[in-house]
Amino acid sequence: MAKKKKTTSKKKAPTKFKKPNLNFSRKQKVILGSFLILFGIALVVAFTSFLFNWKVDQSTLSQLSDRSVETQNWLSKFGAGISNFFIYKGFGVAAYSIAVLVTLTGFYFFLGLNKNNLKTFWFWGVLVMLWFSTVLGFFAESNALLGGTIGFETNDFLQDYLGFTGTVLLLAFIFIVYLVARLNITPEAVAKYFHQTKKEVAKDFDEAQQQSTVAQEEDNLSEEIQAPTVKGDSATSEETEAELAIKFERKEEGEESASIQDTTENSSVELENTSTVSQKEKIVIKSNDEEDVEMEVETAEEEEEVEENLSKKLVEDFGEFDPTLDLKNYKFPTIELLKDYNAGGSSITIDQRELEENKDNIVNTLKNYKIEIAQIKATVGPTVTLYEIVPEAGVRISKIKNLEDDIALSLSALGIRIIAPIPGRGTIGIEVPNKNASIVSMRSVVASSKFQNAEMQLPLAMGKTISNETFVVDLAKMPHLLMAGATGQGKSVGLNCILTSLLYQKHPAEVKFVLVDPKKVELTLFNKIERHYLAKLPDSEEAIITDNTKVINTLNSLCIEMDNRYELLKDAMVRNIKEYNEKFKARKLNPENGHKFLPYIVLVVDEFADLIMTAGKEVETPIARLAQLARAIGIHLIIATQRPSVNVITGMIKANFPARIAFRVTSKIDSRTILDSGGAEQLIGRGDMLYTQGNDLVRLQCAFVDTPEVEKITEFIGSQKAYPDAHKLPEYESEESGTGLDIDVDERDKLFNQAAEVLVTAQQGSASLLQRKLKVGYNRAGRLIDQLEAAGIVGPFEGSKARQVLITDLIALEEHLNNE
Ligand SMILES: Nc1ncnc2c1ncn2[C@@H]1O[C@H](COP(=O)(O)OP(=O)(O)OP(=O)(O)O)[C@@H](O)[C@H]1O
Repeated sequence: MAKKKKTTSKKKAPTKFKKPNLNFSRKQKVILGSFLILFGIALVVAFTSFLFNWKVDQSTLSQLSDRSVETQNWLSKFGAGISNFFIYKGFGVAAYSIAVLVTLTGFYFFLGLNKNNLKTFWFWGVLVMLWFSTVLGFFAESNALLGGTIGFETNDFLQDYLGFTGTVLLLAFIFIVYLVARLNITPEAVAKYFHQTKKEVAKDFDEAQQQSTVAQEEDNLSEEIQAPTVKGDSATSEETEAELAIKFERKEEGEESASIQDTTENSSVELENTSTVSQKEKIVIKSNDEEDVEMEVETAEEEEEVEENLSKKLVEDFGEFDPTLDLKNYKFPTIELLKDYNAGGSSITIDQRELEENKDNIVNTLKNYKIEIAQIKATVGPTVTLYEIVPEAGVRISKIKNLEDDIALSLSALGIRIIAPIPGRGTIGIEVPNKNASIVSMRSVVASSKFQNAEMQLPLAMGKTISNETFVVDLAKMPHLLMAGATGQGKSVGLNCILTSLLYQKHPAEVKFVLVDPKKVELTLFNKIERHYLAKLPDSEEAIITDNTKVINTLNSLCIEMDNRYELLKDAMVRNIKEYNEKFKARKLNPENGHKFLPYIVLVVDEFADLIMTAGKEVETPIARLAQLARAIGIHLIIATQRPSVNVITGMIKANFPARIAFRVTSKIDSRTILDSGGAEQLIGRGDMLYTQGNDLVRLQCAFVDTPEVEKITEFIGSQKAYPDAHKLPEYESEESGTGLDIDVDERDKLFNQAAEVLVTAQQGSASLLQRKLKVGYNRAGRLIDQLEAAGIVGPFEGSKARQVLITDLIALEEHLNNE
């Protein structure tokens, strides 16, 4: 990243060098400004004089260099020449526009105003000039001076191609463009103007009426004042005077507030015209008391705007950044690619007899344990039916809970799970599998409105709940997922279901997968979408990682990517990837500073146990780092394993993977390892699963997506235009031999020499041999092997085969170690 910054600043240098030429000092601006103002005035004088004297002067034009020749123009030869150029040969009387623009430019320089507006003035000024001269070109025959040569020629040219009417219509159209684009005159604006004028007229009328009433009252009053004097009633006269004073005061106040309004209106108009000029105004309010206490009201100073908001302007000019633009014709897979397993019928068949039987069974079984039931309710799901029972008053729930196993046994069906009580419901649930489980098709969950309208960052349509509702969760919220279950219970289908969900919702620019598949068969189908959706290391050929040593590099590379992304987030002053991407789309982050749109990265490890067994700490460390830190920057991990033992699902994994899915397992212990509670051993398999995100357990039927369906989807995507290559992860430089192994001689295991002797004697580079001979654990044996590899005693990892031993006998070994 740092490198990148350097190069960009180098590249920028030449453009920076040019710029100062345009930046005049204040003095230079005043000089240039005054010159342009006077030049503009000179043009007006010359043009005006030319209108009267052009015929006389034209004959002298060819001899302008001759000093003795006299011209009639008020600016003499210069005036005649320049006017002839701009008016006769140029734009006719419309050339006054040039004079105005030059003068205006002069004022801009002279007063040091914002030059951005100037470009707009010139653009429209020249357009107006061309338009006028073309219009006046119609009258060129009566007076050649009106439209000038350019006006006449343009008009003539247009008439040749469009005819008279066409030319008039075109000019009318340009006029409308000017009104709308420059003067913002739209039908609505006109209507509003008239509406407002009407209101103002009405207001003025009211005010005038009020004023005349006040004037009349004043007259009446003064008459009244006079009258009592005549009568000699002093008390009344005092009273009336006071009244009068109040009335006058009111009138004064009215005037005063009106004048305040005026000032503010004026100042606001001024502000609009010269948006950068700061404003400060004082309003003095005089009280009408005799002492005349003055109060000064000072309005806050407007801050000076240095330059236009660049990002706003960029968005105005180019619109928001669209990350999908590189593949803008990309088509999302259609729903038809998924099979409809329940075509022609409802997905769930309710067998009344089965329901009755189960109900009787439950009621009788509970009766045997002296538990009376007050109420029972059944909810039929795709795989299991939930019987919710409300026990008679006085029955303790703990009693039912303790009898869980006995009840399950009495009901003698596989997959019974008792939930006592159902959280938040106050009832007891007994889940009994249906005799005929129905398949939850991927099609049905993808088509559900819950999934289609999910306002989530990474929505996953996992399947259906026991009450047959589609269950959609956000992977970004999980933020990492652990999936475990015995073999053949639906794990691979579950993974495909997750990946398919994302393919149906996310554009290739928005999400990238890093797929690790040590079994080499499960995820191969996704090879077809390599250049759309997959991410890989720069030097690797295959995007799907099947070799465990490469996994270590990839995980470390993801750690680098994570660190890089954190740097970007810090630089952008945002807290997470969502805010970052929003800011980037709003063009508030400069790509030249290394900013880019960040896709989510989903790392999927299909057989995590395999990985932990062979690479041990080497994978655990980066996985732990990613799991702890990667949530904010959009890297999410999904790890699946069929061996839910504690040395695979370690404390570290559990602490960082709050979202877990358990498919059927063989023992309660396994269930506890995965979910921290039993239950998964009572599932019935085939995608029946328990999901937790840290608190409640939800029983779900995983959606079923078959291999041919995934194949169709990946083919559909793969056949479309793709990026040139898979998404590149940052390069990871492993230590020396490229394996990232411990090579420091001082850090070698105490058993290193012994281990070397064992392997050289046996001529077999296997970790299990070390385990047996040296009585060490798998991890330590693995580390020893790595150290031996780094020391050049055994060869690299070769998949299922044992490593090659590179030293032939013990003497050669001694020599080798001495030479180190
Ligand atoms: N959601 C589901 N609905 C219906 N049937 C399913 C579902 N999931 C799995 N199955 C059935 O179970 C079989 C085994 O599933 P899957 O291959 O996913 O098991 P697995 O746990 O990945 O096994 P392994 O660990 O050996 O790879 C599938 O071929 C399918 O017949």
